[in-house]
Amino acid sequence: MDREKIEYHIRGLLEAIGEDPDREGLKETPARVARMMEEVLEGTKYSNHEIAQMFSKTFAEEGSSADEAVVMKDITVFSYCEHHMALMYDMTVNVGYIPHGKVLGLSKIARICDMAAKRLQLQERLGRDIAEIISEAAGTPDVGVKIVGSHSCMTARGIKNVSARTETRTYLGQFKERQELKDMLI
Ligand SMILES: Nc1nc2c(ncn2[C@@H]2O[C@H](COP(=O)(O)OP(=O)(O)OP(=O)(O)O)[C@@H](O)[C@H]2O)c(=O)[nH]1
Ligand SMILES: [Zn+2]
Repeated sequence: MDREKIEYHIRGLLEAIGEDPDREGLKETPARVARMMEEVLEGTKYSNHEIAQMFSKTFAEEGSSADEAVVMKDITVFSYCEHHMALMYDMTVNVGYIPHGKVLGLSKIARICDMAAKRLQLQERLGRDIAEIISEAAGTPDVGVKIVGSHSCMTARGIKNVSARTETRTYLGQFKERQELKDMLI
């Protein structure tokens, strides 16, 4: 990510909206926004494959069978819609997978969701990204992801429907066929 270029353009943006980028309160804003973008869009720097490699700490769990799903619920993330660069907030992600001989470190599931969300996203694609990364990191074809979130491009502007929540589900492998696995993500 090009921090200097972001600073330059944020300054231009402030001018374009009729602000004085040199007034006291805004002097440091371009640099601050550039730092924020580096942080909140960090996932842009990595491919799904690279994120899977970063967070692939697993433990052998030979006893796991095809009937045993690991489910983590209510992982909170923030993302940014690619249409308006507006915040997706109040988002929770539920992730389930069936281990095939190894289990992922629990914190890595939350880290994967966090990093995949730190991109300009669509909620639907975020679900697919998380499913794909979990599948590779845990070495399993069986993954389910449910996301519920609010989009500020719909709540704070436009239609201004404050209560609208979007639910998306992504199923890979056995999660496509088995209702009891889908039910675990509810
Ligand atoms: N499918 C999907 N759509 C999204 C997501 N985030 C934002 N959108 C939608 O993207 C669409 C962009 O529509 P446009 O008509 O190009 O933009 P707009 O004129 O600002 O639309 P309005 O929001 O209806 O005022 C809107 O309907 C948004 O609600 C997302 O994660 N998934
Ligand atoms: Zn939007």
